Amino acid sequence: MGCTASTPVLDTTDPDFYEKQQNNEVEQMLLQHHQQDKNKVKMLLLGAGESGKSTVLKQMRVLHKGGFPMQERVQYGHIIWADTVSSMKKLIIKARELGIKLDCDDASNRELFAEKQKVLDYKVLDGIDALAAGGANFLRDYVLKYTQNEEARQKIMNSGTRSGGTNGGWENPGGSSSGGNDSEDETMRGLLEDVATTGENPSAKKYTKAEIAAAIQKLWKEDSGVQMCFSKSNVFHIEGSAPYFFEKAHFFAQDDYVCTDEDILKGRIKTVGITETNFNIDNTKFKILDAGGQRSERKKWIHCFDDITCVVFVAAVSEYDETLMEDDRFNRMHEAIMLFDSLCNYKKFVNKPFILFLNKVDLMKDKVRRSPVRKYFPDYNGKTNDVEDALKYFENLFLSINRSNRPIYVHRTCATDTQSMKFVLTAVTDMIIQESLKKSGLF
Ligand SMILES: Nc1nc2c(ncn2[C@@H]2O[C@H](COP(=O)(O)OP(=O)(O)OP(=O)(O)O)[C@@H](O)[C@H]2O)c(=O)[nH]1
Ligand SMILES: [Mg+2]
Repeated sequence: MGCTASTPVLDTTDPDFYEKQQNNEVEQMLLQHHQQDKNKVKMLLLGAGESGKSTVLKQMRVLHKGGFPMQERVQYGHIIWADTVSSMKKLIIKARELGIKLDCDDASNRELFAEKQKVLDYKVLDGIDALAAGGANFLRDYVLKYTQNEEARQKIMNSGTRSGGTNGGWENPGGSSSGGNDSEDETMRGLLEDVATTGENPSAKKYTKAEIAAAIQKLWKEDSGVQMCFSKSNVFHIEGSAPYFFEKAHFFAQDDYVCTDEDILKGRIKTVGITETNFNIDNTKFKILDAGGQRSERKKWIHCFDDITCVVFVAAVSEYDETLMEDDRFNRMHEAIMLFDSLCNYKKFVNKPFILFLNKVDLMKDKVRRSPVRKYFPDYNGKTNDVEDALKYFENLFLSINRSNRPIYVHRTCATDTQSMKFVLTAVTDMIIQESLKKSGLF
């Protein structure tokens, strides 16, 4: 386990005795911290944006830290309410663009027509405490996701790195940070006004959140066009958990609603920068680093690549027919493969355990039935509609990229499912602990 320095014997008659003694104590403490740090497992969660990295970390928190504090449960309540209303507005607007007929657009269907009007007129940001929802980060994310104004979107995207390059844009230290500043806040205010006025009627009657929630549930359950539009959501961007939010809209409408673990696992807050969470698992200290995966975030990755023990790469397999939020000309799976290639063959990682989570298999199961893999990956020769063949194909695609000698450990995951993740995460942490013990010569 490495060597420890011996403490020098001090002369008690020395006039500097106390100072030297203090120095010794500090040196010992630093050495101890260094040793402890060396014995720590440093695990990196990497992958493209929205692949599920933070959801994996949330499961670790459920498993090893007893869940989430009250403040976070309240924060998610606000965020999910904003996502619930905005997702329904988006489905209505996108249905028109895609030429999908909505019952609620038919004025003779008075009830649904009126419910639609309520939802479109409702100002989401008036109904939540934006500060409790996450302040400037929440507002930035909100604008990016929901503004229909392409110019506004571009302004925000341009505050980070747009180009992915050949390695997905991560091996490029420096550049501008996406942290807030005054001029950015000004821009944000302007953009929020753009969003607030999109499709909304300033003379609209004020509705309660409960009324809006009821309208959303009615539109979701009774307007087949809305559901049809959601099934085509691979051609535009919407929260994957939107159906769950719609079903539970009446809960998220309550100002004092405290989110359950499941709500938090289904909710989404984009990671900005790199978060660090410490765990004690079977007497081993784990430091888990969760990095924001969108292109503008990747330039920060390089700063946490030193002294890592292992990498968990999360790829959302269900996204084979979707385009990037950052660049709707680029297929999400191609982006994930390119990133995986550059990371798994990266010189600092070639001797480290590398774990691949093929995530969102639950969504993949639904998707292969309606969206043929071959349309997006022409060399796919498995059976159409067969999830097992599709998963095998993507697994082989990722594994074929590994040019190192070390094996890649693959797990098929549904990161929102606590039961199955408990099993997977226990297997992963056990394996890492064994590897660490072997390396330190203790096993
Ligand atoms: N249905 C389903 N949803 C998932 C799964 N994994 C993650 N999600 C959802 O996908 C969304 C994005 O997940 P995150 O964990 O925030 O993604 P991320 O990789 O951390 O994204 P960035 O922070 O932008 O890099 C969230 O709404 C999650 O609930 C899964 O296996 N199945
Ligand atoms: Mg994240």
